[in-house]
Amino acid sequence: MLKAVILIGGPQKGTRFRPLSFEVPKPLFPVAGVPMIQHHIEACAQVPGMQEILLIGFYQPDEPLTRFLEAAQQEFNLPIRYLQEFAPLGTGGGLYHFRDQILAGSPEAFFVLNADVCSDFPLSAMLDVHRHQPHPFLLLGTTANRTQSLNYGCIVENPQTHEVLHYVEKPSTFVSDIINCGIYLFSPEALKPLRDVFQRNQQDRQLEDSSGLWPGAGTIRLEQDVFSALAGQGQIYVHLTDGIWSQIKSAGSALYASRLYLSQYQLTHPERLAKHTPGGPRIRGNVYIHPTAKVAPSAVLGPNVSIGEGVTIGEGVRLRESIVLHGATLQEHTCVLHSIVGWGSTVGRWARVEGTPNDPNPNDPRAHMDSESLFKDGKLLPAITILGCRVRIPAEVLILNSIVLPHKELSRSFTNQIIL
Ligand SMILES: Nc1nc2c(ncn2[C@@H]2O[C@H](COP(=O)(O)OP(=O)(O)O[C@H]3O[C@H](CO)[C@@H](O)[C@H](O)[C@@H]3O)[C@@H](O)[C@H]2O)c(=O)[nH]1
Repeated sequence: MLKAVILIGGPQKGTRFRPLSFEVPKPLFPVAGVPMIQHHIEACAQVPGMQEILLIGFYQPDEPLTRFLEAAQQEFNLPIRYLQEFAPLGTGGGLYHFRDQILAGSPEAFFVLNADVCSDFPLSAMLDVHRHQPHPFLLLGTTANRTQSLNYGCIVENPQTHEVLHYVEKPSTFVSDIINCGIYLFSPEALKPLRDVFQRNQQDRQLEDSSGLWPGAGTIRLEQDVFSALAGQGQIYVHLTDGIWSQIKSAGSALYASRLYLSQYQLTHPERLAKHTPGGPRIRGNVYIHPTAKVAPSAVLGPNVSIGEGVTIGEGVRLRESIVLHGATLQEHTCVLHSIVGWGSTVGRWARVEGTPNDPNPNDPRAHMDSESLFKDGKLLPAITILGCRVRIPAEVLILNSIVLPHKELSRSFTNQIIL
């Protein structure tokens, strides 16, 4: 039997995702109509022999998380539990701390997935590799261009055996164009090196405690403490994929991930894609519309649009490359492009809300989304427009390349601004 662990982090994480992470924990932010980690859960639930999915993080178990877990357990008919770390334990500390829960029932192996990645999750292929030649650690890798590889864990492999010979987390100079996707398959033996790191850290902590620099008892960084340390010792292997993969760090990357998942729905969930129906709105390309949303027939939607629960879209609205969240209203003839409209926000008639996409270079097959800082040389970089929750945009204004914080009532047009 198999298990899966999803590392969901906690409230101090996901800062580049503000103001959207003020309302729901980032792992529950809807991407292509469903919470970000539901894509992970769906992929895990499809692997034959999957017995349990554990979410490990340091969020307080609040109502949205509890409700999500209950709904997911019912939908996938699997135990899905949340295990809360007493403090941020890093990417490996939680795995070690909850080792008894992970190993309960003696799984042959367990998947470990970063919550903030979008992927087609080739889990069955990874399992085949593992069963063919079991090793403690199997990492999913993909390629990146030289510049962008520096933002990820970089892997040097033996091209014949796919053994990881060298691993450097976010190097400062080029190491390899193979990057770590944050998707792993571990055998139960993988917990032994984690124990060694834990014990070594405890000893070092006793020696160095007086410095006050110690990051915290139980913290283990999977990447530096384990992968870098064990590379070249026949324990870590990489499985390369050329399927879809992207990180979800910023709001802009959530929009990009939404596009990737919507295109994947053609194969995996065609029922989630809106179809043109007589008397219904005009649909262009891939569009998700929650069944409770009210969309006027003269609206034109798509491509790459996702419309949440209880949203109202008025007559003549044009909506493209955008996410409209739960309970928002787009009044008649609004135009919303490359934007995220927050929960319960209202965009007045004939207003235009527009952002600038920052998509990967389409001419470079190894390019990924850049999720860098919002600013360069003290200036706000053009990016998608984000309206926080319950924002009110008046009629006939333009909001361009701006971030509007929650509960703001605007009275005029804004361009290239963060509106606090
Ligand atoms: N439970 C728990 N989860 C955590 C913690 N810290 C981070 N996480 C979770 O672990 C994942 C990785 O988070 P980061 O520490 O922010 O790392 P990163 O910059 O995303 O880089 C990692 O992912 C890249 C792929 O997306 C990799 O390329 C890179 O090597 C590394 O593994 C995220 O899903 C995050 O929520 C923690 O203390 N506890």
